[in-house]
Amino acid sequence: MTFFSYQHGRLCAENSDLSQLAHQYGTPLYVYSRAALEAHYRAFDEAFSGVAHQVCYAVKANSNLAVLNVLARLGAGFDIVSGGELARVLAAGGDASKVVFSGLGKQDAEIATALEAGIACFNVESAAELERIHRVAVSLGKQAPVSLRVNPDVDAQTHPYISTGLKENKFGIAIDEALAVYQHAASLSGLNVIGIDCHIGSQLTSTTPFADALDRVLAMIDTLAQHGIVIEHLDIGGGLGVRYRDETPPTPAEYAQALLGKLQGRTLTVYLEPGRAIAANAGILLTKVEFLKPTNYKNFAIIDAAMNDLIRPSLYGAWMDIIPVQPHTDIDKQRYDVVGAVCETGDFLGKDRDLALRAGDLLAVCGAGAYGFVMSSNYNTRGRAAEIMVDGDKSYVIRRRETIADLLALESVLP
Ligand SMILES: Cc1ncc(COP(=O)(O)O)c(C=O)c1O
Ligand SMILES: N[C@@H](CCCC[NH3+])C(=O)O
Repeated sequence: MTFFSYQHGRLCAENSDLSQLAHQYGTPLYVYSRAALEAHYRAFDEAFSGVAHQVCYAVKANSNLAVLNVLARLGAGFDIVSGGELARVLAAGGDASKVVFSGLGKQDAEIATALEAGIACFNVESAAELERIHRVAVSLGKQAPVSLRVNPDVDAQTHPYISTGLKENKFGIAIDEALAVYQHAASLSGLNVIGIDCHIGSQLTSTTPFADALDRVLAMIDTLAQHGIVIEHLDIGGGLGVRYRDETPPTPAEYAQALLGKLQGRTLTVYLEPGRAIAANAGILLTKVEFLKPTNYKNFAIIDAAMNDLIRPSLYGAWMDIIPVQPHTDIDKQRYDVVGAVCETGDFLGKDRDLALRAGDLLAVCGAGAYGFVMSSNYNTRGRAAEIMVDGDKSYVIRRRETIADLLALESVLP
C-alpha cells in the first residue's frame, strides 16, 4: 500500500492534499504518515509472530516524539544509542523494559540512567565498555543485562559508510575474540549475560548477508553453550533496505522467512532493530522551487530545502526520488540539478532529474522519513524544517519550524 499517492492529479499524504499542507505549514516541511508507520511496524511484528520476539525500532532513523509514540502504542520496543534517545523514548511513553542500548561509546552517566530506568539489555561493543558497565552497575548495586555485539566479518554489500559488520569496521567485538570476552563477562558480578547481538549494516537489499551473519552467530551461541554460557536472546539488528529508486529489497516477511528456518529447535527470543524499513517510506520532504536557473551547461532548480535539511544525497550520493506535487501538463520536461541554497557545491538533493517545472512549484523528496530530519543541521544558520504527521484526514505539527531567534538564543558573546 502506498501512503503518498496522486489523487485527481495532486500528490496526497494519506488523503491530505500536500499543496494545502505546504500552504498551511510552510516549506521545507517533513510530512509523515501515521498509517504508513503503523503498517511498516506491523509487517515486522507479524513476520516474526511465529517466535518469541520484540521489534525494537531504531530510534536514530527518526526520533520525533510523535513517531516514537505512535510505535510505542503498538507495543514497540526501541533500539537506542544515547542517553538523549533514551530520554526521547521515555518522554514518548515507551517502555524502558523493551529498550536495547547499542552504540560503541556509552558514557558513565548514560549507563547509569539506563540502569535506573530498567532497560532490557546493553549491547556491548568492546571489552573496555564491558568493564565500564560492570563498574557503573556495581556502584549502583545493580546487575546490568548484557549482550555482546559480535562483528561477524560479513560484507553487507551496501555503501561503505553504512557497512558495520566487516572486521575493519569500528563496531562490535570480532567474533573470534568473543568467547574470551563472554567468559570474562560471565565472571563479573555487575553483569548478567543474557544475549548476543549483531548488526552488519544498513540499506541491505538481499537476505544473503543477514543469513551468513546469522549462521556465524548461531555457531557462536553453540560454542558458548559448550562453555556453560546460556544465551536467552538473539538480537539480529536492523538494516533491511527500502526502495528508493529501483532496488528490490526483501519484504519483512521474506527477511523473516530467510532467518527463522535457521532458528528451529532453539529457544531464543528474537530481538530486531529495524529503523529505515519502518520510517523511510513513511515520510517525504516537501520543498518549494525558489528559482529556475538555466545556464549554457546545465539547468538548476534552486529549492528552499538544502543539504542541511536532508544530507543523504550529499553525504552518500544517495538517490532519492523527487516528484512534483502538482504535475504540469502544459510544459515540457527539462533536465535539472535540484539544488539548495547552501554555499557548497555538494549541496544537491538530486542531479540530472527530468522535470517540468515553474518557479513556485512544490516538490516532494520521497523516502525522507528515515535519516532525514534527524541528520539535519543549522549550517548557514538555517532554521530546521517543521515536521508534521498526517493521521487520516487530520494533520498535526509534531515539531515546529526553528526560527533564527531559536538559534541565536543558545549563544552568547564574551562579557
Ligand atoms: C546497532 C544498529 N541497530 C539498528 C540500526 C538500524 O538500521 P536500519 O535503519 O538500517 O534498519 C542501526 C543503523 O544502521 C544500527 O547501527
Ligand atoms: N544515515 C544512514 C544510515 C545509518 C545507519 C545507522 N547505523 C543513511 O541515511 O542511509
